[in-house]
Amino acid sequence: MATLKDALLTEVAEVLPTSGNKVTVVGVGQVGMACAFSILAQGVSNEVCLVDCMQDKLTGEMLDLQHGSNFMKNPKITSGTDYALTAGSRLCIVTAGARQREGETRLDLVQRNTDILKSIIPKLIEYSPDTILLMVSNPVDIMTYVAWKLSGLPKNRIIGSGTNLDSSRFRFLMSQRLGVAPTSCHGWIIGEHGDSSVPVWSGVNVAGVRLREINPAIGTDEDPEKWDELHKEVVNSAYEVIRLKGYTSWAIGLSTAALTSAILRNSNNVHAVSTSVIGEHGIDKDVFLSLPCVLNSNGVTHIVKQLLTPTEIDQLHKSADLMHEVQCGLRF
Ligand SMILES: NC(=O)C1=CN([C@@H]2O[C@H](COP(=O)(O)OP(=O)(O)OC[C@H]3O[C@@H](n4cnc5c(N)ncnc54)[C@H](O)[C@@H]3O)[C@@H](O)[C@H]2O)C=CC1
Ligand SMILES: CC(=O)C(=O)O
Repeated sequence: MATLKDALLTEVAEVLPTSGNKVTVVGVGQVGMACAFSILAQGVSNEVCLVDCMQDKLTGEMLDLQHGSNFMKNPKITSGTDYALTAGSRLCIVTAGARQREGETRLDLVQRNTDILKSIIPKLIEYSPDTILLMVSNPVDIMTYVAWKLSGLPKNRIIGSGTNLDSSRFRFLMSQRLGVAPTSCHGWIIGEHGDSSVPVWSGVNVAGVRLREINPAIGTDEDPEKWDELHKEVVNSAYEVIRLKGYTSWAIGLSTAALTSAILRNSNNVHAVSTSVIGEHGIDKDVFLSLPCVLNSNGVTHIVKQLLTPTEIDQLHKSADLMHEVQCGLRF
């Protein structure tokens, strides 16, 4: 017997099973859901697959998002604990794992989250061998290195969310001081997403006017206007938000959506993301750190060769040494 649907619709061709822009988000905690929500609400992708080890939470989050479909672009949202569901993902975003408690640094999470990645990364690659991996779990630079080792993917397809977030925090603080929109405040934080991050004061500018040419002491202890406090505030941002609300989520969700957009839309936008930096700025260690990178559908295709000062290079090397030291102590 013909159904109401048959009576209503004449089939002309079969519906394709995927949009070609499928994004998997592993970990549906505060960060994973902020990423999924930002991606869906901005229409960056309309096909999102959620994976976690907690079935009820997964179903609850999926239903809650699906109930908002009318206000989005008819998304296809799936969820489950079985990685077969992730098959054919163009991008897999990994946010699963432990987060810092008050008083902990990102580096304190390293072995716990390495152990968790061992159960996640090989399965993602099994079902989506052509995927790009975008790591968010902390400490993100080391988790990006671990994911590279566990996945066997070429380095261009392993990306850490890195200091895209720190740079956004910096531009926000700069905008507050200058009364200029954050998108018109050009400042880059590179190196570790964490306590040893490096502010590139030599390049900070508005409309091409380098602030160091107006104030040669900017970013140093000698600066009477104490602009270096902006970077200190960037480093302290996560600690402060975690003290106040227990976790950070919205800004990393938006940052991840911007990176996802650059990848899915093949946009060649430049973002500070964690990438393999051996050979850059004289770094001789096999570590991942953030530098400004050209992002597109092939992942990271170019690294921008910033004209860093000797002080900035020295700070970057300190980040690299720290990452290398932590990596040497890892069991995986
Ligand atoms: N890179 C960055 O800029 C940022 C990174 N983070 C990091 O993101 C991570 C997640 O943070 P939150 O979402 O706040 O934590 P959360 O505790 O709210 O969520 C973590 C989720 O991971 C899931 N999970 C744990 N083990 C799993 C496994 N083996 N397989 C699948 N799912 C698993 C948990 O069930 C939970 O749903 C943390 O490592 C945190 O430090 C947080 C903010 C910014
Ligand atoms: C937690 C963290 O890494 C951040 O919000 O920067």
